[in-house]
Amino acid sequence: MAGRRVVVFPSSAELGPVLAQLVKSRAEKAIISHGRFTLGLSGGSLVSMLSKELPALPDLDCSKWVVAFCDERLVSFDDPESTYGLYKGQLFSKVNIPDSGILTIDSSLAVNECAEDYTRKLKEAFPDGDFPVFDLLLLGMGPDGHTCSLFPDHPLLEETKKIVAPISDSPKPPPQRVTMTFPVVNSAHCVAFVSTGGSKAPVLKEVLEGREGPAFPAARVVPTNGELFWLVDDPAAASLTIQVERLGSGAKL
Ligand SMILES: O=C(O)[C@H](O)[C@@H](O)[C@H](O)[C@H](O)COP(=O)(O)O
Repeated sequence: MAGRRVVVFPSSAELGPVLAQLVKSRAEKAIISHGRFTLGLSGGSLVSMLSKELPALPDLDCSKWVVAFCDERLVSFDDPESTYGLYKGQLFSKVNIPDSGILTIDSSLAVNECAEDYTRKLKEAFPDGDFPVFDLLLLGMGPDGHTCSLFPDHPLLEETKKIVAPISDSPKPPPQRVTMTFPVVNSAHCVAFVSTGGSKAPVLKEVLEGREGPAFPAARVVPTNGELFWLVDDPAAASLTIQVERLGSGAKL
């Protein structure tokens, strides 16, 4: 790993603009280095944060972006639970990501076929290597320590071969989902978690400061050669005793 940075902001209002700058700077770097920017999105509070902050950036050019979903709920796109549906309504309508650069699941398929179809789309977009190497993955973490749709104590945590896995017993509804696997997550050039609010404080402490026994899924995110950011707010960081960086809204990562 290129090093973990735990960065604490006074609130999500300060965190949001810094996250947007991180996305922009990694996009510019990737486009200079290999002609496109590959980004993996997650649901949760990231949807509204990115939808507010990215379109507000001056001169944001997304014409060379390729966007995929770190996990997705198997519901139709017009269902309020659809992560793609939320981004479509709130973000994709405001920025110039080409339609051909947005890799979505086929929500009409059964969950196993849906995972196979999404795997095929990712392989087409990333023809080299065993696993896609994203320039940036944006992740959230649930209060149980899950990330993507990788839940505590689930057999999927041990998956080593698949790029995308189906899950039909998600403890958090909706039960049917598809998710990127740890080999994909840990192959990325850069992974950034965003975790805010006091409900995250106990689990954040466990994930960042360790505990005996099996690790929380979020603690298994350790990019092999990439950067790892934990962008959190003061309430989420309230129980941490490790050294953290404290930044405000104008900071650049
Ligand atoms: O698929 C889901 O059920 C959610 O997307 C979920 O995984 C979410 O990303 C985390 O619970 C973090 O949520 P917050 O961003 O709201 O903290």
